[in-house]
Amino acid sequence: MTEALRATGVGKTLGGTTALDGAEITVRSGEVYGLLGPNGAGKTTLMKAVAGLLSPDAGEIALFGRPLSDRSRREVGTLIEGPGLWPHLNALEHVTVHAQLRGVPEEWGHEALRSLGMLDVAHRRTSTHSLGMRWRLGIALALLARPRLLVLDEPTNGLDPVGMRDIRELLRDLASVGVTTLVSSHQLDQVARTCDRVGVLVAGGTAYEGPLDGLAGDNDLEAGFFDLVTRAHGGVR
Ligand SMILES: Nc1ncnc2c1ncn2[C@@H]1O[C@H](COP(=O)(O)OP(=O)(O)OP(=O)(O)O)[C@@H](O)[C@H]1O
Repeated sequence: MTEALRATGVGKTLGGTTALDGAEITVRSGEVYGLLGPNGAGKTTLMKAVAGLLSPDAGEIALFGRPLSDRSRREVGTLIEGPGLWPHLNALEHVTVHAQLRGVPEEWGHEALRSLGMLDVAHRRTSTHSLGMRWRLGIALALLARPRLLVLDEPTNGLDPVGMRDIRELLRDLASVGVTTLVSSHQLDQVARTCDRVGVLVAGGTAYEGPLDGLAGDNDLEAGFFDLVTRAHGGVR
C-alpha cells in the first residue's frame, strides 16, 4: 500500500499559541482517514499545512512520496473552515469560475456538481441554498480538479442525518476509485461508519493512530476516546 500523505514531527506556533507540536500522521493511498481530537487540538492547522495554506515551523510533509511542493499541492482538493461561497453566484457559476482559475475543463465542474447531486439546484444563488447544499457545493469545488487527496475539515457539521449519509457514501465511493480522503470530525459514530483508520491529535501531537476499534475500551468508543484524551500529554486545551 503506497502512502498518500506522511506528516512527520510537524510543529506550528500561531500568535504565540503552539498549535502543532510534533504531529505525525500517515495516510495510505485510497483510504478514508479520520482526524480526531478535542477542540484546539490542531486538526485544522495540520490540514492547512497539508493543503499548503500555512508553512510549518518544524517537521516534514510528503504527498505521494514527495516533499510538499506547488506541484504536489495541485493533487489536493480542500474544504477547510467552510465552503467560502459567493452569495450572488449560483452553483454552476461557482464551478465555472473555479474551473477557469484552476485551468481545468469546465466540464469537470459539471461532473463535480453531478457527483454531489447538485444539477437540479445548479441555477440557484448560493444565498438561497440550505446548509447541506452549501457543504455539498464546497465538496464539489474541492473535487473539481480531480484531486488524488481530498482534505475535508468537519464536512458533516450541522448536516441532517440524510446529508451525513450522503457525504459518508460519497467518501466511500471516492475511496473505491482510489481517491484518498483526510477528514476531521467530532462525530465518532460518523467516523466509525466512514473511516478506515484514524489519527487522534491532543495538544498538537499525535496521541493515537490506527483503526478506530483500537480506541474502544470495553467496546465503548466514546469512553476510549475520552480516556486517551485525558491521559495524553496536556489533555484538553
Ligand atoms: N490564527 C491563530 N492565532 C492564534 N492561535 C491560533 C490561530 N489559529 C489557531 N490557533 C490556536 O491553535 C490551536 C489549534 O487550533 P486548530 O484550529 O488547529 O484546532 P482544531 O483541532 O481544529 O480545533 P476545533 O476542533 O475546535 O476546530 C488552538 O489553541 C487555537 O486557538
